[in-house]
Amino acid sequence: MNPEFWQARWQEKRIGFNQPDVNPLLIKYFKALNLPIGSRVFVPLCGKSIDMVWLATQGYDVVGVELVETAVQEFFTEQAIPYTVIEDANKPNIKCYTGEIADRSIALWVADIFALSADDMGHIDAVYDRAALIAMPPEMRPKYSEQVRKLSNNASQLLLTLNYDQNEWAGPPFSISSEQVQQYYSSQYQITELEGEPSTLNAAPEMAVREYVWLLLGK
Ligand SMILES: C[S@@+](CC[C@H](N)C(=O)[O-])C[C@H]1O[C@@H](n2cnc3c(N)ncnc32)[C@H](O)[C@@H]1O
Repeated sequence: MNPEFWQARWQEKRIGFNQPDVNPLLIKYFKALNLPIGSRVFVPLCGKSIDMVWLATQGYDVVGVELVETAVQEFFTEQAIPYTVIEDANKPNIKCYTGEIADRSIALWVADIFALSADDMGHIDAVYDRAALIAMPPEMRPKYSEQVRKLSNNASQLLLTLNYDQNEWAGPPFSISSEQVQQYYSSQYQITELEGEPSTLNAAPEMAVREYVWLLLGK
């Protein structure tokens, strides 16, 4: 998926991936990461996910990355969070929107995730990946997973994936097998499947889909 694909999706408001309510699997399983209050959580390909508000109200600082600036602007506007925009003349292709809620900071980079460095991100304690790895086509996933590991210094992850017959639906979101999760992350993480339950895809409601929750603990 190229940047134009996602720009068009946001511009045309074809954002069925955006959930009105906090993801129940985040609420159910985030504690598995065993994070102290005040930890910093990285949300790659964050969109305007309300899950970030939940993370902040639970006591965590949030760092997100999103390609499309209007998505980030909509996040702060819809959540009524005042924000400032930080730009650096030396890095014209990235900028950071920052605000506060419940005394925790939410910093959202407007950037291609591949344009960011670990220095830009600062210290990360954990990663919450919902609809991010599965938004990447197969050929980009090895590079994406490596970049998430680099940006977070192999921080532990809560990862949500979908599994369905890729012949029945082109994606995104793409189907990911447990073997692929192992392929992307087993060198650096101990991987545990926390849940695998029947689910549905808004765009293809009749299709058999399972949603998986993975705990990736840094080795
Ligand atoms: C499927 S959506 C998921 C958004 C969010 N995680 C959620 O749960 O609602 C994927 C998002 O990633 C963004 N995106 C796609 N490629 C990206 C990239 N290379 N760098 C940063 N963001 C990207 C898209 O604009 C889109 O908002």
